[in-house]
Amino acid sequence: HSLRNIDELCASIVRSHRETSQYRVEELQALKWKVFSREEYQAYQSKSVDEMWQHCAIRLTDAVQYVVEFAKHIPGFRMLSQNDQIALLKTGSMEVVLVRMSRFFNTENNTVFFDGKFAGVELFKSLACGDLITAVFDFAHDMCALKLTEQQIALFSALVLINADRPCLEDRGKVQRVQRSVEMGLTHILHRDNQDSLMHKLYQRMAVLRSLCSLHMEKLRWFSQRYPLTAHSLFPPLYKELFASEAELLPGTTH
Ligand SMILES: O=S(=O)(c1cccc(C(F)(F)F)c1)N1CCc2ccc(OCc3c(Cl)cncc3Cl)cc21
Repeated sequence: HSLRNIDELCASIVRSHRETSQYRVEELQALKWKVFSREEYQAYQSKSVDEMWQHCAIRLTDAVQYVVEFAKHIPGFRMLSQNDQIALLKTGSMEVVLVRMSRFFNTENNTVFFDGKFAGVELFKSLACGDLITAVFDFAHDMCALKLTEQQIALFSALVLINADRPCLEDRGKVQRVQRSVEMGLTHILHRDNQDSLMHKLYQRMAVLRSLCSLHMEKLRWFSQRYPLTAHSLFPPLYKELFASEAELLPGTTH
């Protein structure tokens, strides 16, 4: 890759990130101190488990749609086969959503943007998966500590998505080539920002993301058994396609 190509690659990934980021950081800075009242906390906490799960599943699916748009504009992603594109999104989209969530985190009062205001971890009590939520908040906090720029977040998000180690890829070699070009883009950006040391920290964060997502899948399996009706007929179809493993879908699927 000549430098020019790398610059073009970075520019298109940064542009795509900006155009598909659902909320701009400046917008949310303005909302930073718009927190939920005690009554609103109580309203969320008095929701039933399946109601709150459905509420979050809809918002997660919303956020994932923007990640799908982001992926489509990553140079090389569209050259991959449809199946490989879907395989990468199936395992990577939640991870990118969690990276993006860290942009909407207020480290001063440990709140995250949710439903138009900033919410603390206790607002999600009725999800009945405190360990997952705490881990999600801890991850967002740790990401904020790195003080990444939007450009660094854009390249990191692309690298989280284009991962040749994902399961069930048809053409691993091709994904590897795209992954390597994105890696060079991230290395280039970090070197330009004189922050080469961030690279290994970002690889450590990728390992944390994988554990967060397997915890989410574990909770989803628990939830689907406990509330089969909600999981099979009230969750957005895209959510089921991306997160429910085949086994979950079989019994409840009505053809
Ligand atoms: O709902 S969000 O606006 C949301 C926003 C902030 C914090 C949370 C939560 F919850 F992570 F603190 C939820 N949204 C957009 C980003 C996002 C990521 C995961 C998600 O849901 C996964 C999930 C979990 Cl982590 C636990 N139990 C059921 C589900 Cl489906 C939702 C979501």
